[in-house]
Amino acid sequence: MATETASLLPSQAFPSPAPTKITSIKTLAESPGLTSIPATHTFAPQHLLDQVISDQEASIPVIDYSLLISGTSDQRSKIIHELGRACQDWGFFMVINHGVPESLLSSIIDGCKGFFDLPEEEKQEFKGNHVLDPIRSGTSFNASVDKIFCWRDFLKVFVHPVFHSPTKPAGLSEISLEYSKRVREVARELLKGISESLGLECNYIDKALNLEQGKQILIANLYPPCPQPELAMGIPPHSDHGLLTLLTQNGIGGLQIQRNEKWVNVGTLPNCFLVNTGDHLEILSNGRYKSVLHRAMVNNKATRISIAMAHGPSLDSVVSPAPELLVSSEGNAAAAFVGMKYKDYLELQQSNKLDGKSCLDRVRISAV
Ligand SMILES: O=C(O)CCC(=O)C(=O)O
Ligand SMILES: [Fe+2]
Repeated sequence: MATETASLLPSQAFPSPAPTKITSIKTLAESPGLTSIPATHTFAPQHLLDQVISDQEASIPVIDYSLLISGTSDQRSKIIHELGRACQDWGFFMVINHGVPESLLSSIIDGCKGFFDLPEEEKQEFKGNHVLDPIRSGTSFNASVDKIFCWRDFLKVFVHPVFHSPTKPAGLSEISLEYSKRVREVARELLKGISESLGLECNYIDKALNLEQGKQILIANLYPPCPQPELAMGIPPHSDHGLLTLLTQNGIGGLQIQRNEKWVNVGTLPNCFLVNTGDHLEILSNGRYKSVLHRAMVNNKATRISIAMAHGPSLDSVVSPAPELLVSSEGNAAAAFVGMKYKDYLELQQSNKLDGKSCLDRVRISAV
């Protein structure tokens, strides 16, 4: 009767005989009578390990995009200064008055929900085989290497410079095309302001990293209700590979960012973008603007959907610290990163399990 004690473990309470065959967390979460999560999805209890504070206490920076685009020159300078401070002190900010219609934000969330609601066999058509395939869907982050699976299903689509989209559900492709275009414009304008905040010419990043051909990836995340949210993880701590990620969500919170060794709960202001700086901004700025660690937590009540739009250099850009930032009045600073082609970086990051900033550490030149 060797299984007698084991039958008390959460893994044994799992109703399906083969947890490794899970193709979607949605199906698992919807299995009747699910009261505990399988061992395959069990992380250490985060609520005991980490200190979490709420955004009210933390006062996350808010950037008024309309002032960047059509403010007076004084207002624009002030916003650029605020952008710089937000990148330097937080690596994270909320963007309001961005001009993307609220109806488009809800349409893209509904469209992606429609994708997750497709029958499993239909989603499988868009599974993809390689991490650089333009359309991929699945569960966890990278189920072939993850040791513990995330409480998450995803759809990842390359939407620029060549636009791709799953052919189902009807209407998703049109909405995604429009959404991608509008969000890309906002990201490029923010990157102009960020260039200036670094003391560089406004188009510096746009030109140096060939953003006309920049890689833009739509990442839709589905986090269904979880019976033991304190033991599960939507996405474990990581930084994003690109320059800037613009996130929108369906009104259900779950994103946390790391600041001063604590986790800050990010709330859910309607009609705003949550923006975080990525590894390639850290590389380009030679460490002045660090990519921010973040993670997604889950809850036991409501399904959360988030749409992250990642904006990176063109795939063939070799990114290294801007030479202009290595010269200062105090003399020359050493480059903190070796150059790497963005395509190689992306492949490396997506092929491994998510592990904090371990990918960035591979191009970091450690001080001797
Ligand atoms: O769902 C979220 O809030 C975060 C998603 C995320 O970090 C990502 O897709 O890279
Ligand atoms: Fe992320």
